[in-house]
Amino acid sequence: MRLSIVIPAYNEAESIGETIEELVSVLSEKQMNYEILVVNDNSKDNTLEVLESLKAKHDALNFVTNSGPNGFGYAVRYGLERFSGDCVAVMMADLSDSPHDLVKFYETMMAGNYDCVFGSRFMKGGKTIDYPGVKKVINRVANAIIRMVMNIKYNDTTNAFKLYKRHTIEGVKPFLSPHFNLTIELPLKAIIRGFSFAVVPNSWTNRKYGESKLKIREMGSRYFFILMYCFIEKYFSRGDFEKKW
Ligand SMILES: Nc1nc2c(ncn2[C@@H]2O[C@H](COP(=O)(O)OP(=O)(O)O[C@H]3O[C@H](CO)[C@@H](O)[C@H](O)[C@@H]3O)[C@@H](O)[C@H]2O)c(=O)[nH]1
Repeated sequence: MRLSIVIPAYNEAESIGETIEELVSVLSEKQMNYEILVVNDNSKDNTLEVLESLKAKHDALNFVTNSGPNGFGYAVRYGLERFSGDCVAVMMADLSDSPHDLVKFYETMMAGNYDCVFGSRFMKGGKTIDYPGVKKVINRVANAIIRMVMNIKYNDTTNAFKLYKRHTIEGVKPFLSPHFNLTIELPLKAIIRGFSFAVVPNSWTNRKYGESKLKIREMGSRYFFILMYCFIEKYFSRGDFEKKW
């Protein structure tokens, strides 16, 4: 199965080079069939120049500048509308997600023929490195609320780094979230629409360079909106979790 990796990037000149080099090295060593699609939103730093020099070295790399509205969700959606693989992972440009975990996701998907593979930083074997305290607490609380509202056991919906088969991405459309809330929309819809998934431990490392673009206030209203949408959809599916679309 061909693997696509969609990477949203905004002002990541300091991290994107290392991110791509690490990814290419691990996936090539495993002799995987893959493409990397970086969606850049008119970054104000040298992200574009770094991408151009990386492209000269790596055929598997493609990048686009998202001409539509800007933001994390729009960038990821842009990539999810255009990837060419049989399965697709969403990964960050700031070295927070490990390419070795991606290989583990892929091998788990192959072994069990799952529709999706989700990582968890908070299960046995998972870990976070240098996670800012406040953010970690907010993440744990947000995940606990999501678990309670949706009545699911999976405890790391708020991490975007996950792997989906193409038909799963088709099955969770239309996308509703414009920003970081897309992170929870994809797995929650996949779960309530009956797609199979495996959960494996993964690591997450806080960025070494630059700063996070996710504002805490965003975790409120936008995440609440999509959580309520998913709750209502689940309620009207009468709990049978049958695929409706
Ligand atoms: N194209 C584009 N990319 C963006 C934008 N905003 C952020 N990104 C990219 O999205 C990735 C994550 O952005 P950060 O700003 O670093 O977010 P974070 O706080 O580290 O990550 C949080 O959100 C992630 C996504 O939901 C989570 O995966 C992570 O666990 C954490 O909650 C990075 O690759 C960053 O360049 C944007 O407006 N446009």
